[in-house]
Amino acid sequence: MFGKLKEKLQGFTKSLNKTIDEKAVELDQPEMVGEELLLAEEIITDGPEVESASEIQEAGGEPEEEKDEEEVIITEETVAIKDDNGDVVVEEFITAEIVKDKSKKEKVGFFGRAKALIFDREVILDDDDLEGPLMDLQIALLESDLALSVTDAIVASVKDQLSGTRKKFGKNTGNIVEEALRKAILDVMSANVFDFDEFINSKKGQTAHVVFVGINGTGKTTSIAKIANRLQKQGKTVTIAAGDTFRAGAIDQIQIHADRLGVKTIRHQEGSDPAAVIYDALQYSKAHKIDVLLSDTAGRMHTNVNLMAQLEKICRVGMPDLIIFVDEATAGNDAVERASQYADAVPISGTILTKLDADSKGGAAISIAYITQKPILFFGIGQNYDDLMKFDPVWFVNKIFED
Ligand SMILES: Nc1nc2c(ncn2[C@@H]2O[C@H](COP(=O)(O)OP(=O)(O)OP(=O)(O)O)[C@@H](O)[C@H]2O)c(=O)[nH]1
Repeated sequence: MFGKLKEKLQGFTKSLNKTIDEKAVELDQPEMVGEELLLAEEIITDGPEVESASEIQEAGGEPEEEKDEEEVIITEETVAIKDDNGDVVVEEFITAEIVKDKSKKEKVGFFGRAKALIFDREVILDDDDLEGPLMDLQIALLESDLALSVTDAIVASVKDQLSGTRKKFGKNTGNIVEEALRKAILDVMSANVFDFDEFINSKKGQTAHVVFVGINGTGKTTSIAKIANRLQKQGKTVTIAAGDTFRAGAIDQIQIHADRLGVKTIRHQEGSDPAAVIYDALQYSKAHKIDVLLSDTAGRMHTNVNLMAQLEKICRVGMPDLIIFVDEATAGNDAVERASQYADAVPISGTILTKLDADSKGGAAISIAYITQKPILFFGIGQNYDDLMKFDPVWFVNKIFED
């Protein structure tokens, strides 16, 4: 599942890891160690700056006199740099020249401080480091069916999180990059999230009305049957409104599902006003204290102005508690455009993405959640009634990053 997106995101984390590791190697040059130690020497000196004996000699000074005042000790120690698990990542053999100024306090704990410096050696990520990998990330996301505006938002979030990040030498960089990406995607997927079951339960004593909308053939009718099956298993009573009066055979199709599940269907003639069917179904459901009414609607292209106006009327007359947009996970960027136009026409509460069992890149789920600013509620994962999976943003993000 989501193989392509997974592969692309792994490519990005690897590429950024490489950039950071290369930077870390630069910092790990022997000259740098020497400089750091010299710096350490300066830091630990109390009082005026102390030059090493060799430096005084090179400068043509008179080390002999100084030597009475100073004692030069050459020390050697192996410093081990460990990762978070305590495993040794790098061992460095350090030769240090400690200048003891007898007139001053003895400089104790040099190696402790030197070690601290070495242990604290960090790579600080700046915008230049991130520029190339973030461009790769944007392309990877676009290739995984994410809409441009969504990729912009994710890239900006990752940049914001990583820029200025201090990466401790020896720490697994992959985690830093992956965590930033996970957070960026999780933020998108968690927008206005609500629990479908809790919402239905909260309507206790009243009929919860759910209308399903979307273009032709995306799986609205099948999803209604799956939801009916799910609600029944939770002990809820359900009715179905055969609101697709447009397509020949649609009323019978939903009736067949309803009969299989033992659910009452409210139906009118083919070609009749769908708003009237749905209104009648709502009155029936309320009168019979039915827990949930699920209303089918005809599939319509988001570009068809008249049919979209009709959908607005259905939603006005039917007074739904929830309007669920149904589309296919495999549709990619087309689904994003449709979601956007449907959300403009009617107040969508959330989305069911069907056919996730077919080859889907995963990008549509992220894009639709971002574009509509409404959660994905369920995934359709097959043609059977039980092939409906409740959406969980954390599960989704884990799935994208699992090995
Ligand atoms: N593999 C798979 N097929 C699905 C899934 N959901 C629906 N389908 C199939 O998709 C086809 C269309 O599903 P419908 O439920 O008839 O779609 P619809 O949106 O009601 O279609 P219209 O009535 O034309 O608007 C059917 O063959 C379903 O079995 C799914 O999650 N996975």
